Amino acid sequence: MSSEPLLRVENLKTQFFTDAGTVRAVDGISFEVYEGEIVGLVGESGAGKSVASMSLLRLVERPGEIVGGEVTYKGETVFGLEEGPDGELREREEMLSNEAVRERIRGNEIAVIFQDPMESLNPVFTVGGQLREVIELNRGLSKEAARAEAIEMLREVGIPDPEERYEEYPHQFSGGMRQRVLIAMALACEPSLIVADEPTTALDVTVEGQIIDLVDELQAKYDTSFIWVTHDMGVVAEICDRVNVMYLGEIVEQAPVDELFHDTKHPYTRALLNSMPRPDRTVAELEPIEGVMPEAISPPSGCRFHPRCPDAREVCRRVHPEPEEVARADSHPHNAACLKHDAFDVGYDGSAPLEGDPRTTAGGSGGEGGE
Ligand SMILES: Nc1ncnc2c1ncn2[C@@H]1O[C@H](COP(=O)(O)OP(=O)(O)OP(=O)(O)O)[C@@H](O)[C@H]1O
Ligand code: NI
Repeated sequence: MSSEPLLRVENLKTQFFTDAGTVRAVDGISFEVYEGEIVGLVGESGAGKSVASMSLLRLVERPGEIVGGEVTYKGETVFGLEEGPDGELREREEMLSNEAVRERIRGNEIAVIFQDPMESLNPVFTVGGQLREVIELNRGLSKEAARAEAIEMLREVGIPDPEERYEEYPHQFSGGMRQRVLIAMALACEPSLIVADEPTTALDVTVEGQIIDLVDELQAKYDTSFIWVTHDMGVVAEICDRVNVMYLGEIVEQAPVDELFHDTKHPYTRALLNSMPRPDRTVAELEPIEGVMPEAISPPSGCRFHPRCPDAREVCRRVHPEPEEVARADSHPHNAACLKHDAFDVGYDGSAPLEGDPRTTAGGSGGEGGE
């Protein structure tokens, strides 16, 4: 793994200024994507996964705005603020212009795949024609060469009879087939990074599995990096190399995928894993996560997860944890934002358990040991 990441996100903040107040949708997240990796962004609905992915390409629209942080792609500043002479925040001089982001970055360098292919495909043009146009524009091929390439791409993503299907319209394709077409379109420009926002969520489980296998195969062949947005830990296990777990606009845990599953460091990640269906567990054994995620307009004090956390203590209500390195795995840090770890040293062990939690108030054995 090379030392310089392809994409570096530092302390990114995106807010929506609404009548009801300021929604802190993305509230200071940092992560990296290295060449050839599939990096997961996982969390419940409303965690800020989509807003985070849109922010990377500066696609956030009013009333939303990126209000802080830095996004660097191949060493270029996609977004960056600095303090001006009077202490006001202003865009860095070296920040790419809107045109540069639109022309050079989106599509060519970083492609996006969304959940609903119908939104990205034009219903009045043939599937093949749309794919051909993307190839023509981005690769400077003649119409004929681009057509041949489009048919080849359709074949590659598993569309049967690609010559015939080339002439068909989006509504003649099934959901899974349309998603394959979008993958073909994303790959057609040979981008270094593909941002995929829940691309398999609307599909049934079998088709989802096929698409994930396809992406795995193509990723290995083209060495494309992915940011894979999902709420599904099962999908994360299947496809991701490293994972960022988001809760209420923040990243609460960050680790290589095996490490995240086998040495979980954040109670929210543990809760997500416990709520995940597994072949060795009946539905009755699933543990839904306690409570609902609070509003991003007025997040809880201290650790934002504390009202739902089985390990919460009094200190968690007061101290807000930023992710800290609590372990290392495969030369990557394993970061967690949970005060129970020694790295925080804020008196968690001596702090009183928060009341109302069955595990800490009733019949605690006191011998739980370690974390
Ligand atoms: N246009 C908008 N105006 C106001 N608030 C918004 C807007 N778009 C998103 N938000 C808020 O930003 C927060 C993060 O939303 P986001 O869509 O990123 O969540 P998500 O993790 O992608 O969830 P899901 O799994 O449902 O897609 C939420 O509180 C949401 O209500
Ligand atoms: Ni989303």
